[in-house]
Amino acid sequence: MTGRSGGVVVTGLSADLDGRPVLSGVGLTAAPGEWLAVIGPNGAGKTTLLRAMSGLLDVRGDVLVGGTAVRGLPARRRARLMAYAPQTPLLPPALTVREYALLGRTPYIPYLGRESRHDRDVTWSVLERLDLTGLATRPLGHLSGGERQRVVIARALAQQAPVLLLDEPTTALDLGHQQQVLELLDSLRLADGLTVVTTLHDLGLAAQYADTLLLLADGRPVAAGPPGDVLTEPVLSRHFAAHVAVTPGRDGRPQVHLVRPGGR
Ligand SMILES: Nc1ncnc2c1ncn2[C@@H]1O[C@H](COP(=O)(O)OP(=O)(O)OP(=O)(O)O)[C@@H](O)[C@H]1O
Repeated sequence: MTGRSGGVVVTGLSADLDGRPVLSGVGLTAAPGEWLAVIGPNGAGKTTLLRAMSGLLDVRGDVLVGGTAVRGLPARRRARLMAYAPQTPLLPPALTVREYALLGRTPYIPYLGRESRHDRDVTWSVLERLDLTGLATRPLGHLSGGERQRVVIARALAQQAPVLLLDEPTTALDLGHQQQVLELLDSLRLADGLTVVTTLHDLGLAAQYADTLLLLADGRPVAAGPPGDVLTEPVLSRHFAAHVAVTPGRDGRPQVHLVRPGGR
């Protein structure tokens, strides 16, 4: 998976849903090879931001990948620039794991054409890297939640776009598979310059893996920067209404702990 060129720049992104503003003036920049995590309390607009960036919502503002404006591009061209893995996609239950992951190659397959050997090879190597080859012929309806989540990520990776948007990629995964997926993303961004934008509820993982955090609250950006700048006790208690302690981890990145109110 080489030869990506990308980086994403978002400016002034605003969206209304049901006549209510859900995103207001959101901007972000992630260079090629950078990992940006979008954090924030429930309902802050994290999923909406990813959907808006991926072109699934009618929004105001600009989204550029490698300098190309993606809004308004035909879906196939957009899909070569940006891959999006939603948190809970609708999966056709009869499709096999391999068939579903191969759908990631759709932007490269000519109309009325068939997938090439290269498309099959790319898909298989992604399945291998996500430990999914043993499930290749299994229908999606027969998978566990965590297996389904990895298959959705596999489809997005098979797309080989320079920018990857992942909505809560680890929520259904056990510890080992969380680490496997996050380490794979980390190696792809370091080796190939893949730009990774994830939403992450787990602030510990966000601090460990992301270069930059963007904190949303009520659809607005309220803090952005390296984990140590964003994950501070005052910022977290204000925006998450939580009692927390933030301590430096072994690698110097912040660790966030919930503290029981009343000192129990
Ligand atoms: N289709 C929709 N129509 C109307 N309102 C919506 C729609 N989808 C989301 N919303 C609202 O937009 C706001 C932002 O939702 P969004 O799913 O982006 O939040 P989130 O930060 O991802 O939340 P969570 O952490 O709970 O997943 C919420 O108030 C939600 O109720």
